[in-house]
Amino acid sequence: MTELLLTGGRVLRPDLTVERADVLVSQDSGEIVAVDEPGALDGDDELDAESGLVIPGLVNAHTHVAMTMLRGLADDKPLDAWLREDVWPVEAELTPEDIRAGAELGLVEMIRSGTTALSDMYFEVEEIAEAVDQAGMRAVLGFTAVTVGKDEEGARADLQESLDVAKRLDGAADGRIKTTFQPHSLTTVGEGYLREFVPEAFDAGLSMHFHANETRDEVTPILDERGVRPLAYAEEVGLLDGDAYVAHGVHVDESEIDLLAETDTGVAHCPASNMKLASGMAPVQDLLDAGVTVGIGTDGAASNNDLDMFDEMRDAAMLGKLAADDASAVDAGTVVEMATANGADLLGFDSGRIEAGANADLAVIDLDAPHLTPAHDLVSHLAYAVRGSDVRHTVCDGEVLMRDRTVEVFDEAAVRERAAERAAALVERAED
Ligand SMILES: N[C@@H](CCSC[C@H]1O[C@@H](n2cnc3c(=O)[nH]cnc32)[C@H](O)[C@@H]1O)C(=O)O
Ligand SMILES: [Zn+2]
Repeated sequence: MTELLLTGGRVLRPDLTVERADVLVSQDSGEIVAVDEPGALDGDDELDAESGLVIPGLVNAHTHVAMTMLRGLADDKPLDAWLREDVWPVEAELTPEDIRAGAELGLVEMIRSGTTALSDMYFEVEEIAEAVDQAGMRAVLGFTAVTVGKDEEGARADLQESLDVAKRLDGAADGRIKTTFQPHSLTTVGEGYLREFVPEAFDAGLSMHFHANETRDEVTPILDERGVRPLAYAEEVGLLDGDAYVAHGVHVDESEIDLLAETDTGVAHCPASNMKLASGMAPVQDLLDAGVTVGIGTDGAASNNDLDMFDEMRDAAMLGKLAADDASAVDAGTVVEMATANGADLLGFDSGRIEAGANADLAVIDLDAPHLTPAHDLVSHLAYAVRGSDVRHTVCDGEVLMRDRTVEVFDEAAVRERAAERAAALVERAED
């Protein structure tokens, strides 16, 4: 099988117009070969896009995919208490096998809701990489270093591991996996460690990804201690020197928005997590107006509680309007771009647009549904009305990951069962 034809549907083009067209993709190169009028192209195999809309596969710009294991375990708390009292004690009990099971579960959930690429922060990254390889998806992975509560040796080992993993796994899964150097956040990694290891990561040419300005409690201590805003501090220690994107960026002032724009530092906006943990409202329209590249992420399943990027687009649009006090802010087309082209840009993949030469990362939405009728504006539907369960097929790198809602790359029932069993045992261990 070398060429696959998505036929009979409508196609979302990079300028956000929709036209009736067929899409031909190469399974050898993993790229889109051509987009042409219905019937003009031939393939060796076909995917039926009749009464469907072909869109770029969605890009989840910030998640902790294995945290599906903690879904619904601890809700209704603010970030700091949630991490320290609930999440970290349970995460301390996670085995590599648990992380593999949680990652597979999360990837199946993503495939079923049209996501083809993710940016992940976690540990036991080899397990996550193997799951991504099997899933046939694209990912930016990394080992997240935390130094609070660790002695000097443990702290240094964490940062060294983050460097080593980023070097080791870059280019894995035939280039579908890239990596980032990942200090967890500006308050959970000590200054001395940042000053030592960040330049090393920069010299090694690594991209960087970290949590920043997520809650007010992360801003105040830095301001009090150093007299500068967190992102000014991040710049001082070299975190904005190279190719970097931060998760959240909720509590950023004008000077920090300018700094992000000047240093070409992107933001992975996580609206559901920000609402659920009551972290605050990111000034997304201001960031976009300043020229900052903003993608959308679900964050982990324990603070969302699902990995459905359609939900996330809707949340981003709604919260962006509230934050700007302006119903025209963060409009439908903008969130669709954030979840596709912008996300791909942050992750460094040539995906997120349906055009010859781009990566063949696609999803087909079934439009035959009451909640998608009538079809005045399909971009509006993508932002406000489509659900993950409306995805009929998912394709990444030219390969079919889900056909007619059957996941082809995993035994879905086995993945669910294994994750449920391991999650139950995990909680029992954590309670002992
Ligand atoms: N827990 C490990 C390494 C951290 S992995 C990345 C961490 O980010 C945590 N995390 C998940 N969501 C958020 C968030 O919104 N903000 C900050 N951290 C988060 C997640 O639970 C996980 O512990 C250690 O202490 O050595
Ligand atoms: Zn996070």
